[in-house]
Amino acid sequence: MACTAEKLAELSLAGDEDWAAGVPNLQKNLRILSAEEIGLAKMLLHEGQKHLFEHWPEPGVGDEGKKSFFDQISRLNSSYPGGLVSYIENAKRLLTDSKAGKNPYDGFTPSVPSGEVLTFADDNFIMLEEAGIKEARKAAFVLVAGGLGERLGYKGIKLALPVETTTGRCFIQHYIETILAMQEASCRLAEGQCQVEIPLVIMTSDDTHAPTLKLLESNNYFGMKSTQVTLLKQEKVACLADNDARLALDPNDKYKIQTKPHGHGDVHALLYSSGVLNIWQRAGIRWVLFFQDTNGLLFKAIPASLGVSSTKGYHVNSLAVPRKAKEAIGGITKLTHADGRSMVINVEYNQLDPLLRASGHADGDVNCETGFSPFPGNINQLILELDPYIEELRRTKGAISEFVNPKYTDSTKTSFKSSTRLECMMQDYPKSLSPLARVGFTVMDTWLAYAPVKNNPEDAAKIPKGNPYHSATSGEMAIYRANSRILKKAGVRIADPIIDVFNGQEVEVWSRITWSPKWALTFNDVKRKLKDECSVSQRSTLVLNGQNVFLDNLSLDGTLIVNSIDEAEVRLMGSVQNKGWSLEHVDHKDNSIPEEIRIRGFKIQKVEQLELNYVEAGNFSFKP
Ligand SMILES: O=c1ccn([C@@H]2O[C@H](COP(=O)(O)OP(=O)(O)O[C@H]3O[C@H](CO)[C@H](O)[C@H](O)[C@H]3O)[C@@H](O)[C@H]2O)c(=O)[nH]1
Repeated sequence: MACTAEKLAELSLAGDEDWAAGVPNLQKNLRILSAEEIGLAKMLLHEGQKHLFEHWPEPGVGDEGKKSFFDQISRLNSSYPGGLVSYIENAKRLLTDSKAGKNPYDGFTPSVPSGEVLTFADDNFIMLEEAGIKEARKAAFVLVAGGLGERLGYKGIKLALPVETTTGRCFIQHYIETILAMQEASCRLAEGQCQVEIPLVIMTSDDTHAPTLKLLESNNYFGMKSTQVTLLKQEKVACLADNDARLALDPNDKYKIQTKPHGHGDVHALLYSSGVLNIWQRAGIRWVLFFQDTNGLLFKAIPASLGVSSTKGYHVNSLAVPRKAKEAIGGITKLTHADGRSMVINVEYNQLDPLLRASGHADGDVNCETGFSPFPGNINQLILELDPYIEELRRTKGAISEFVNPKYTDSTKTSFKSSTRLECMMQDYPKSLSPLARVGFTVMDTWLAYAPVKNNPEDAAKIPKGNPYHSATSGEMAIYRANSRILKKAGVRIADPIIDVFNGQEVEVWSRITWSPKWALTFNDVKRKLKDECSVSQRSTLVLNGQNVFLDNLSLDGTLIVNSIDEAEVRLMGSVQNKGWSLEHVDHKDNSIPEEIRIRGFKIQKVEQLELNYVEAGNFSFKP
């Protein structure tokens, strides 16, 4: 039952005058409540929530608090598919299962699914990248960015963190500029008229909404039209105090329910209820691409994986990378039920080990002979085909299978250490799909596709060597490594990396090479920009910021920065040598250094560089 305003008013008028008799402190206050509030109160009593009113004083005392209590209840009711009744009923069921130790995958046997495994730069990869760029004009992007990033502990929003500190471009800037470059490249490929604006939705939360909006507004949406960007704010859900799903009151405010985030799975209900999906459908959009807040490599994997979706006709395509056992990313798993049902789904990292142990794999989540878990690691980049997605959401209203993770005080599992809540994950969307849905996945190399920034320096330093740190240090180094490897594959002589330790993490340090998305989106773009033999030394920094910059027999040992407008065609030739930029070690505890720098463990010392700026149209050659 979804408790709409009409339904609540109806409830309030329904006979049975004594409905509040069991809660005298509520009954005394009925005369100050509106019809809608009475409807909500009835619903709460019906759902076993009378404790919420037991401390209420006489009418006239704390009436404002009572009103704000119902305002909050009304918000909690309307922001959950099916309303608070459904929330509480779902919570009771999941808490009972959790107490009984019921395995959500009971009856299912896990096995390794088969999917598309891509090899960077081979003919198939190049073909898929071209197909993906062509499809991009029919894509919409959805960035889930409501998370607080508790594990990273950074004070600001993660979208404002620099992807790398050579240019200092932040995550949201990088994402927007790449989407704009894809929009332009895709339109170029479409013969005839093409005036597409690829839409971007950003899911925020109370924790991230205001700073995200401020970041966008104060930077002119990083070049995107403000009308192209839609912010959808997710609401938190009510906390649960005990196994009977009694809602938890805030210890500091007896008229307030404690709330916590419901998880990134909210994105589906929000997209559905906001109506944007229908707008997109009418505009001819075919693909919805979901992504997370801090993966600076992600867009290197997007063209080819969108190509996979379009050539394979996948309704759901999850991006994956080889996974190290116990790594904090879910495993993509085929689950086959005793009754014959089967699905390919993400099994979250904390559930994979118990599931494997319970189904005859005594060692649980371990690496196989390849040195990796046999289950590909889900990086939570999903590509959904819009038409079947809308059809499914019309059925489910965007509700996603939920879970609860209470921390019990002891083995009797009768009370919790602190209140809990229901949670949901966006990658669980395929769980409710019919077996006929075409659900697939695409595996790419980690160095190309996945380098999130999730862990603070202390925790990252504790991660055993060889396992990914997922820190600001590794996230930035991964950008340089990927760009160096891509150029190397395209024929540039790139020096081998050195090993260094920053904030207790041992990493490979490659030449600091970065390019703007306009310079290259695909491997073919990169190859087109390289003429004749080029080389870059390990201590070098190269920043390419412009659409038509060509490296032609360039040899770099130092720092070279090139900025050029689209109408300028620039050829870089000869040998550039200077003192360049070096990496200076800094400690993450050194408060004299800005937080976004010290969490990396290094800062860039800009000693000497050559900076070239081309601001007029024309053909230019540079040779020192
Ligand atoms: O209520 C929330 C919680 C999170 N997020 C957003 O969701 C994304 C993912 O959040 P986390 O980084 O905290 O996610 P986890 O590391 O817990 O795990 C998720 O990301 C991993 C890959 O990075 C794996 O794919 C894993 O299976 C998946 O659940 C972030 O962009 C975050 O901002 C929200 O929008 N709202």
